[in-house]
Amino acid sequence: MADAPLLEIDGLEKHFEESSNVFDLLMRRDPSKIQAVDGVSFTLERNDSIAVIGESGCGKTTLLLTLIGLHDITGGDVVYKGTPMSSFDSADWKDYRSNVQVIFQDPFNSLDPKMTVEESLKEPLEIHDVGNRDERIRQVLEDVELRPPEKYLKRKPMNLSGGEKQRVAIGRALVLEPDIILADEPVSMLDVSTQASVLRMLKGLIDDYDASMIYISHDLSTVSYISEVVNVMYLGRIVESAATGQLLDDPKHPYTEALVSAIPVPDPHYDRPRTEMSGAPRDPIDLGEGCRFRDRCPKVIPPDDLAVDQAAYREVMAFREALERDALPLDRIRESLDDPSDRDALAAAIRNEYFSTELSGENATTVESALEDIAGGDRETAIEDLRERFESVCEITPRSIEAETDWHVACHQYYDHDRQVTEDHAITTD
Ligand SMILES: Nc1ncnc2c1ncn2[C@@H]1O[C@H](COP(=O)(O)OP(=O)(O)OP(=O)(O)O)[C@@H](O)[C@H]1O
Repeated sequence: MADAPLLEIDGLEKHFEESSNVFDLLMRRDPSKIQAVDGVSFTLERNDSIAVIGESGCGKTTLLLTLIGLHDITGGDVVYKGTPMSSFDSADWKDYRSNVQVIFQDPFNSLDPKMTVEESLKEPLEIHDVGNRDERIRQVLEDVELRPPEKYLKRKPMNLSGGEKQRVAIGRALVLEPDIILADEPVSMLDVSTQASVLRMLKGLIDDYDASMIYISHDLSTVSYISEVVNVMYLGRIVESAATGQLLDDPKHPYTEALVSAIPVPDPHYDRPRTEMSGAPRDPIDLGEGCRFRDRCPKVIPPDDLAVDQAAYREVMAFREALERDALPLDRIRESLDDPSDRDALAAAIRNEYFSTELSGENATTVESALEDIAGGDRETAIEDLRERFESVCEITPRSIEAETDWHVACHQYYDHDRQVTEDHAITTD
């Protein structure tokens, strides 16, 4: 289709099934779902450079491998120039594979050590039956600033520096003049001194080749070199999406705020306030309803009528989260006790593990009673009582809100708690 976007990622989902263990089989339970990519949507137009940023394990690599067809899609679709991947025939796949190229993180593994630079660059041209190969190879070497090309043609990867290897890998991705480059942490293995120059070169080449790019990285500090738009990903979902400058200047989602505040500031006299995140992301297994950042979020929203300190409330939320997932390490805690049958000691040890702040009044009473229930083996009552007192609006999945054109954030801070639209913001569909 002539006016269809170049690439539409539409509610893309890649769930893995965790292989069943004996317990699952005995209980006839379905295997757990690893929700590596869970409803990701964005559109890439020609000449766009869009970044996907997030911590390790948020699903970036799975997203990339799904986009190149190495993982089957389990939900949603990827639509290339109007044709959904789910209906690609073999000619569509051939066209897609020549037009969507990847630059991987590790230039040491992405080049065949037995091939010369010339052979590495010639291979894609041969596979896709492109003519004028020698001329194309020389031009690409010039473009990736390996000059003069003759100096590099017969070299093997072992005779190239890390930066030179990555330039060859970039050349290999560009040699077919693709529409789209998917770059997975393309400079993270390079010396800091070469990172910026390789990134600037890559950005220039994307423009010269009239291509578009999806740039995947854990490092928000490099994106301003390379992408006009950033998608921030957390546990399989995009939590915020905005123009790069806007997102770095005025992050809205508490997770984005924490990532931005962790970017080193070059001025030793300026101490930027940091938004602290506690803990690490959980495994993306059977994640269920709600904002996935809520157990680490410094701004998790308490019920309207609850008087509680924010740090204490976050601890309660992290504790409830682990309890509801049946992830409290009770066996380990019990084993650490002098008398493993001592319920009071068990309740105290759980409290020590999960709570560093003091709760007071009815909040403290509810938590103490839940700890006693857990120590006595009554997990369900503990879950119910804690939920009744502490349940947060953040346990409802936040939809994406658009406040200004092309700025989306999935966070309840931008809604009324009863899910009404706040004054200035219009709710968009996911
Ligand atoms: N083939 C697979 N089978 C089962 N689980 C998988 C598979 N591949 C990835 N996962 C899980 O999916 C989640 C997302 O992994 P992924 O590698 O996509 O994250 P990432 O953001 O790229 O992390 P990193 O930067 O560390 O590579 C992780 O919990 C991972 O364990």
